[in-house]
Amino acid sequence: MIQFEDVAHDYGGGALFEGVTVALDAGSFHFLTGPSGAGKSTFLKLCYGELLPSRGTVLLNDTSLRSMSRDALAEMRNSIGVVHQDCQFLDHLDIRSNVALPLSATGRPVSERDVDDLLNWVGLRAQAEALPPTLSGGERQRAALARAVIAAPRVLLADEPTGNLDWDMSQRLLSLMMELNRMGTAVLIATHDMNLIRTAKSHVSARVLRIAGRKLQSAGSEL
Ligand SMILES: Nc1ncnc2c1ncn2[C@@H]1O[C@H](COP(=O)(O)OP(=O)(O)OP(=O)(O)O)[C@@H](O)[C@H]1O
Repeated sequence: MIQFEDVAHDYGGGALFEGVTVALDAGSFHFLTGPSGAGKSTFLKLCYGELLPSRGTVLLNDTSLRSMSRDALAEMRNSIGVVHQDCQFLDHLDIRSNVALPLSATGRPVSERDVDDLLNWVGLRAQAEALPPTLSGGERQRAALARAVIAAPRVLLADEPTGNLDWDMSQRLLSLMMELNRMGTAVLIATHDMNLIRTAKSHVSARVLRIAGRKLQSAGSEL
């Protein structure tokens, strides 16, 4: 589904990683770890064409992102749900409307019941009519995950989706992502949270990737 072929990325201060060849297949579950600043967010941005690699090729469904037109890239992004680390919203729209945006902005029907179910699942039913600036950091993360999954994406890319959450809520969001994966969505989660990784690995077959020493490595079974 997403393939990296000999990918390197450099913002100008030296390569963050190089020689990365990896495939994130349909229905797979991956974690991405590594020290702060190693390039995890950068890796995620390369997956959905927010960035193009300095070297090498990123392919989505066998098509190079570099060769895609702007329209094709936008269309492709409709099949990818992204939880960004900074969780931005349209501040003049309430949480319900923000969560429904991936559907409403692309002209797809919005089922209020599905939105309510999802808001319930992430514990935000009471904040459905609230405006984003009034939410806490953890509430924003939960809303961002709800928005990323509302359109049942074929790929979910989540950048530290549980960074601001307590353990119970982290597990709840993990269950949501595992359920989506069971239904066929490829999931990639960048995280520092080893407990989250261990919990997931006891339920799903997840591969752990680590960026270290400018390489992407498969983390060992000690996790
Ligand atoms: N747009 C940019 N321009 C220049 N440098 C950048 C840019 N974005 C990120 N960087 C740098 O690239 C490096 C990797 O950043 P990135 O956010 O990918 O790391 P990360 O592994 O996700 O870190 P963290 O765990 O702290 O979120 C950092 O040193 C960062 O300062």
